[in-house]
Amino acid sequence: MSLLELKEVTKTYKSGKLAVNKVSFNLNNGECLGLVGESGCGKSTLARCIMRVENIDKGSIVFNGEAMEKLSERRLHHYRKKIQIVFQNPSSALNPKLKIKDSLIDPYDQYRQSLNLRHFSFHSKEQFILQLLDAVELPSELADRYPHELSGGQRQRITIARAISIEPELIVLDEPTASLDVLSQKAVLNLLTDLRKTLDLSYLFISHDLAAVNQMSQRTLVMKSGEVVDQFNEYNLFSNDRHIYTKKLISIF
Ligand SMILES: Nc1ncnc2c1ncn2[C@@H]1O[C@H](COP(=O)(O)OP(=O)(O)OP(=O)(O)O)[C@@H](O)[C@H]1O
Repeated sequence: MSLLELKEVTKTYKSGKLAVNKVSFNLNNGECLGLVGESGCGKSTLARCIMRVENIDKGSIVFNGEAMEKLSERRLHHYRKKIQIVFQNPSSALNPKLKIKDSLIDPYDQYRQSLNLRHFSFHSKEQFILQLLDAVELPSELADRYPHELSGGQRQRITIARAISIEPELIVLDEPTASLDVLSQKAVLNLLTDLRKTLDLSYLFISHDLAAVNQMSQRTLVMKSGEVVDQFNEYNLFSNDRHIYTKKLISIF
């Protein structure tokens, strides 16, 4: 069943730049859908439209059967709880003045009235934080540190822990490993794959790294100049039918 459905989504910035042009796709429950394309092709704009940080000009974004552009403020709050985002740079996503434990509890505090947790349980703040750190394979002593006292890979695990803390249905991963070294990249991708299975998550995995996208995703969309120009799965990436632009991406890796 479709969790997220985009129908001819179009976004033009005030500058006149057409960043996303009639993009349509479905993302199924439990799926990791890849979105790959070169810098500036519109991937992050599309992510921001799905998060409703940007409004779309035309088309429709349907989540769990509801068209999000028509949602009231109250429904929008519910929608934001169901879709979380993890960005490329964990340093800018974490408040440098907050200890890790306070950053981790923040999404829970924001949505606590309407949460119905299935995988985590909240008996005390301390116990909840420990569960989250454990889920992202970090030691408990990090709870009392500040973000600058962690490595880049550890910081990204904290932003992932924040995203999963309120048990969303979908996580938009916007280049989640781009700022990490190769070993940390691999470890974070493995962690994300495990979490998707154990927490019944779905992902939109955005990257310019074709190898990472192909490792993570069941299907991948190829975006160029604001449009989706191709789509492949793990079996037909190297088929002759691929769009000429996909072949170019393959030749780079
Ligand atoms: N706020 C904005 N105002 C005007 N134009 C913008 C804005 N944000 C992005 N753009 C332009 O829209 C296009 C798509 O940008 P976007 O950031 O979505 O691309 P991207 O594929 O995510 O790139 P990258 O991989 O480098 O992050 C680019 O030409 C960019 O310059």
